[in-house]
Amino acid sequence: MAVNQSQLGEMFEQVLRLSRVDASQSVAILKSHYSDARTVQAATDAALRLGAKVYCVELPAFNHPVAMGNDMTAYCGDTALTGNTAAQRALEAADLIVDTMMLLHSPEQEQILKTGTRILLAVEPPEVLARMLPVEKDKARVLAAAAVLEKARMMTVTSPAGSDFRAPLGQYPTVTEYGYADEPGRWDHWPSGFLFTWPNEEQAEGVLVLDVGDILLPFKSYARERITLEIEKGFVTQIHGGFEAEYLCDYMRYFNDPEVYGISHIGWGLQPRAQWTAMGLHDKNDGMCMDARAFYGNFLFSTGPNTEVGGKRKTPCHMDIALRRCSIRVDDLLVVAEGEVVAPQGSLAR
Ligand SMILES: O=c1ccc(O)c[nH]1
Ligand SMILES: [Fe+2]
Repeated sequence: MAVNQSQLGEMFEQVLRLSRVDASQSVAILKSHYSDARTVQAATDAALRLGAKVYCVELPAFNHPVAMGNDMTAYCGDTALTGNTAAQRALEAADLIVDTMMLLHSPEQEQILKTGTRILLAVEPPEVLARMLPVEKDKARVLAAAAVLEKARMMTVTSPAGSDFRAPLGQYPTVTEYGYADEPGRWDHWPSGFLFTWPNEEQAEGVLVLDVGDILLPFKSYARERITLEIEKGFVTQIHGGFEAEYLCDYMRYFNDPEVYGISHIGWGLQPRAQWTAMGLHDKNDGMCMDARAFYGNFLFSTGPNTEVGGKRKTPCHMDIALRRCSIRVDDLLVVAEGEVVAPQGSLAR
């Protein structure tokens, strides 16, 4: 199906209004040649209709010779903005940046946010944006769960497939994503609806078993066989399985950087409109597959960078891996029971 330009404009108006855009605000539309032109136009028109002062910052695309594939999460850290201080200053001048080219996991994004500028990432296909148009109930659910996670000192994850993972917490903040950037210095991503934090450095440990149907990004693949990851002192030390384990090993080894094995953000999905099946209906080049990161009741874990929360691991290889049917405990509270969200009450969508 295809969203028409008028519908996309109305949706952007709703999301920018939720992001506190009004006549007092300046809005920068950040783009590159690969940005979705419909998205750029809709964001621009909507910001103008809300009375904001709008400008565009277009950056020549950046390609690192190591990067493979078109998914913007496949190579993190250096971006088209890296080293371009003039463009960064132009962006820091805005109250809100609509990012249609992807600054996520870059130090520059953190520097911009520290000035109080808000950033809303929007790089998914308009049809995916439409299916997960943010509503205030999404924010309420995610914040209810965040109130539990930000106090927690331990996350444990188990599954019928054999996962048994423990991550001491407290060193890093909780990050929420509910689809709009409504607070000074906030980054958010439309579409989303999940939350996460990072394990204390070098303390995560145990086993994570990717079962059939679990999702590996940026491969955009559903695992067809089990892959077992052994984690010691915050790093993946062993990867066992068949072809898919070998593929994952070979891909991570390709970056020739021991930091790619570090555990990155860990959390769970709270978006009932995100679907586990959606990835199978899209091409690999259709955005970054936020359905996989946000589907209700997933355990989302990742490897690689932790610069988003001031960590020193700026490695370019970032795997986002979404597991079904896990049980997630935050301290003694069971928040997800074999893939079903059970607590806190305010986070339930059904
Ligand atoms: O929204 C996102 C997207 C990618 C990622 O790694 C984290 N959050
Ligand atoms: Fe990630």
